[in-house]
Amino acid sequence: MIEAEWWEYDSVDELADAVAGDVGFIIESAVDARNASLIAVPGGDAAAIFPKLAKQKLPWKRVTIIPTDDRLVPVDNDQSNAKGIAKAFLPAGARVMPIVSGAAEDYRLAGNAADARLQDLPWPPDLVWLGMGEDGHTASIFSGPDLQAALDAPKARRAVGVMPDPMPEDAAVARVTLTRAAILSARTILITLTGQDKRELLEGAIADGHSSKLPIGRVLAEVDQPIDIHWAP
Ligand SMILES: O=C1O[C@H](COP(=O)(O)O)[C@@H](O)[C@H](O)[C@H]1O
Repeated sequence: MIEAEWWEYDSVDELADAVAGDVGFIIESAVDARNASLIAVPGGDAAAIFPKLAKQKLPWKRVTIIPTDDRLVPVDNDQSNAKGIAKAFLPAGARVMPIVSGAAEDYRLAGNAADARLQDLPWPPDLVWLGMGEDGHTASIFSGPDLQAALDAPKARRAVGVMPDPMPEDAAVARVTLTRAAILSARTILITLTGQDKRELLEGAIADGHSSKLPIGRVLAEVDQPIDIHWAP
């Protein structure tokens, strides 16, 4: 069973303040220790926290930010996670590195290209910050034909292409995602989520561990470090 500490807040605003503070501390400590910081951040609801983080006085010029996953759309498309990250953090001075370069005919090749890009970065990330969808996906590790590839990729593999099945209605496109190994290699793992339904889903996934039917349960079943879960109703 994983060691997960739940942090509960009365509102999303309070959650955002706390998470922005924690991520800021992770960045500062990494820059103090290694003169640079690499963090991976999610898209979706978590993006609402970015402005609070971006306005902190941090050594942003030493920070590289990658998406935990992205949709195979052009980077100027509103569905692009990299677009939201760039909008929030480029003005602060961070380096934002997209992991996809647009719509792709072959999502698996796009995954290979993302992996190649990520191989150039100093690894591991100081932080992988995860969200969770209502279907239990995390990053873009979805049910479907590529679930095992994302879960069982070898340690050195950082990203793969994924075709969700069923497709999420809000962004029905192929994806590229960090692999389970890449996620679990992070120095720190933090999860943010809101709403009672998601809370119950995640609690069940953690309790089910390796036998979980949900991607997040399968990812977290292999974690061997304590993780923080930040939740608000
Ligand atoms: O598609 C995605 O979904 C998850 C969860 O998003 P949320 O809006 O339900 O919190 C997100 O973590 C991931 O980065 C994104 O691409």
